[in-house]
Amino acid sequence: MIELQHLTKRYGDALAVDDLSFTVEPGHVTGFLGPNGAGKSTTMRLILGLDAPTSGHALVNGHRYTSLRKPMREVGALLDAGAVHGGRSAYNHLLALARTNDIGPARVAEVLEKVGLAGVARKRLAGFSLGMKQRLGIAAALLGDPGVLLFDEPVNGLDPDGVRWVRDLMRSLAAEGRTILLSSHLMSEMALTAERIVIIGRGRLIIEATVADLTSRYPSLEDAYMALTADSVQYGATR
Ligand SMILES: Nc1ncnc2c1ncn2[C@@H]1O[C@H](COP(=O)(O)OP(=O)(O)OP(=O)(O)O)[C@@H](O)[C@H]1O
Repeated sequence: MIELQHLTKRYGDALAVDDLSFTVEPGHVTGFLGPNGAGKSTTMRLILGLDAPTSGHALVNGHRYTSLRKPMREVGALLDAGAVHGGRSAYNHLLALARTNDIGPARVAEVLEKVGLAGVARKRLAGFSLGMKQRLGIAAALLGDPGVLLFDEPVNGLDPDGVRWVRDLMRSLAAEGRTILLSSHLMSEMALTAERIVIIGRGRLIIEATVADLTSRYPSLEDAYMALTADSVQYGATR
């Protein structure tokens, strides 16, 4: 479970996350939505201890990330698929991560198989496409077999086959009783993947609801999103 309690992050004069409180329950995929700059990635970084909150807390299974003894066994995350060393192979990249958490090489081989990269495990990451890097990032998140998983836009760069694969994977991970927080800007895909939705805008909570609730009140999840975030879009395009 993930619990946010009055989570706030200020960068200078800018409030990236503003008094945000919500809970992400196990057993569901929870979609995390909001316009560009709403604070989704910052919230995920705060949950993962990659940045410190200005005030408030983010708890994973009742503990702050920084107090987890074996963090990769409790929470896994894909934040930025491009943040890898191009000279390393996929296998060595995962093996280095595994070693820091007492995870053996057999698990590395297992997750490479699970994400469909076993055949290119020894190839240098510099030659990987964005979609292959997304798969590698998902493999890294799964390494410690954690009960809590965060994915920031995991379908970016994936082909239709990959998009469907991510959808099925997210749903099966949730069905195993894991807590899944998934951000994406693709509303139609989110409607097929998530059961619950959290929408934020300008760092603040707009709504926490089930997809079923939103689609019973609006023609589609996209219509619900558009209506609910109309006042929160910071970088609107001219039509
Ligand atoms: N390290 C930082 N220093 C200063 N400002 C930051 C920093 N990180 C994020 N911000 C600001 O915080 C706000 C929230 O950004 P964030 O990346 O969390 O939004 P997001 O919802 O993930 O956006 P997107 O959908 O575009 O990825 C933005 O205004 C951003 O410019």
